[in-house]
Amino acid sequence: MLELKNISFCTSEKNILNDLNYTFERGKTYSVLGNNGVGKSTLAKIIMGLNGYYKNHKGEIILNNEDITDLKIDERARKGITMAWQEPARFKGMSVIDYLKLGNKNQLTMNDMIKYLNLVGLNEKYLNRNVDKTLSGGERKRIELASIVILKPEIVILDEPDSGIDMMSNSMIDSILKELKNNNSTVITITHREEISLLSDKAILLCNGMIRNEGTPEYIGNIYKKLCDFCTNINEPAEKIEVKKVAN
Ligand SMILES: Nc1ncnc2c1ncn2[C@@H]1O[C@H](COP(=O)(O)OP(=O)(O)OP(=O)(O)O)[C@@H](O)[C@H]1O
Repeated sequence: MLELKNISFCTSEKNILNDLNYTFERGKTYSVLGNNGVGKSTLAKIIMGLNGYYKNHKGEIILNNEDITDLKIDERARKGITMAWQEPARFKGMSVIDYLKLGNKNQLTMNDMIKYLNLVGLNEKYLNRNVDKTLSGGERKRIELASIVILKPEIVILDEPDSGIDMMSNSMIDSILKELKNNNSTVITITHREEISLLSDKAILLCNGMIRNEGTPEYIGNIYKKLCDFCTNINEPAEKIEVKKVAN
């Protein structure tokens, strides 16, 4: 269980997150939905404990009743918090096999690796490729998603899992989420696409650094369509936005 308590983050210019409170339950899938610039990635960086974020926010982060607010990114990683970045990293000289084995050195068979590559829409020919610039961004992203499934993380944040991936269908993302859920991972998917948010158990709508609404993905998707598609208040100070206009 991951609890966010009174999380705020501001730069010298503006408040990016405003007093966020939320509890993510173990083994459930969540979507964080919101327009560009509402604070989705900032929230992810704070949960991950990135430099420049983990000491500079207000509020507490509690993982399974343990306060991890002061832990750095590597210490949080050891506790099972991980993330698939919008822009996946390159690892010069590292083969896909070695990269996938980083998550599970001892028990991972070749057949397993092929199964997880297939899950993300790649075939076994990729095993001997290197995770470097010779792979396209979309291919690296798929391989990163496969590695995360293999890792069986406690908490995983998927930042725009479909961005830059032409052929990744919603059903493929759904299969990845189901595989993570089967492993009892808590999944937080950041997206601004309603179709993607519909694949989660629960959804949160962020607006100007605040949780605007939470509920079923269908309910949140509806509000998102009504309010956010035509929003002209993006990046306005919070107090200028009337946030409670739409009823159930
Ligand atoms: N270090 C920073 N310094 C100044 N402003 C920042 C910083 N980090 C983020 N911002 C601003 O805070 C706001 C929220 O940024 P964030 O990246 O969290 O948004 P987002 O919801 O993930 O957007 P997108 O959907 O475009 O990725 C944006 O207006 C951004 O320009």
